[in-house]
Amino acid sequence: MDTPVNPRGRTAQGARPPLALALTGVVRRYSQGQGAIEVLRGADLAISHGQSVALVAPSGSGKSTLLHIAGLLEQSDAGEVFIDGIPTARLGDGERTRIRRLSIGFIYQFHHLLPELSAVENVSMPQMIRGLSRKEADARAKDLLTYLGLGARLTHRPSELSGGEQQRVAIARALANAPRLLLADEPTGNLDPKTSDHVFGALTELVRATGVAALIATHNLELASRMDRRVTLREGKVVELA
Ligand SMILES: Nc1ncnc2c1ncn2[C@@H]1O[C@H](COP(=O)(O)OP(=O)(O)OP(=O)(O)O)[C@@H](O)[C@H]1O
Repeated sequence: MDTPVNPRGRTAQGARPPLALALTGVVRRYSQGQGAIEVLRGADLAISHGQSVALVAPSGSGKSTLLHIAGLLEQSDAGEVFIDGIPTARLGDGERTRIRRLSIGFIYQFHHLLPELSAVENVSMPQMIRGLSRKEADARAKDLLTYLGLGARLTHRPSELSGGEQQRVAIARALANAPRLLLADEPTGNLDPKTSDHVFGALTELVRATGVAALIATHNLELASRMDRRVTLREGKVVELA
C-alpha cells in the first residue's frame, strides 16, 4: 500500500499547517560494480508535527538511505523532500545546510560526539553555530542534559561517559536547536537491552515533551510499539504497519 501524500499537508480549505516531513516519489540508486541498485523506488511518507514514527525494516532495505535523504544529508535521484512544507530537491548545498541546521536534529547509532569537548560543550556547539551566545547555549545545554539525567556529568568528556550516557548527550545535542523534525538511525543499536530501554524511554519522553516530529529507525519491535505509527520498507517503498 502506498501512502497518499499531500506534501504541504493542507486540506482542500488549506486550513492545516504544513507537515513536518513529506517525501513524495523518492528514488535513490547506487552504482554497484558494473550495474546499479535502486534502493528507494518511489517512496512516499508524511509525518505531521508532533507525530512519532518508527521505521522497522530488515538490514539493507534502505533505512539509513531514507533517513539521510529526509535529513538532507544525501540527494535523491528523483522525487521531492518537503521539510515543514518547503520543497528542498532543487535547493543548493548552502540552503539545504541552513534548513538542516534550523529544522532537523539527527541522532546516529554511534553518537558521533566530539571527543575533546565536554557534554555541555557538545550540546552548546550547534546552538552557537546557529548564533546563540555561549551563555545562552550553555544554559539550554545544561537544562536538556539535566532533564536527561546527566546533571552530574555536565563537564565529562565522551570518553568519561558510559555508552548510554554518551547516547543521551547525543539526544540532547540533536534537540538543542529545538528542531521541527528529529531523525534517528538506530539510536540504541549499540547498547545493551537494559541501557537501550532506558535511553529509548528518555528519547520518547523528550519527543513527547517537545512535540518534535520524529522518524526513528529501530530493529526493536517493543521500542517501536511506543511510537505513534510504525512503517517499513518493502521493495523500495514505505508501507504502513498496524
Ligand atoms: N554509498 C553507497 N554506495 C553503494 N551502495 C550503497 C551505498 N549506501 C548504501 N548502499 C546500499 O544500499 C542498500 C541499503 O543500504 P542502507 O544502509 O540504507 O540499509 P539499512 O536498511 O539502513 O541497513 P542496516 O539496517 O544494515 O543499517 C544496501 O544494499 C547498501 O549496500
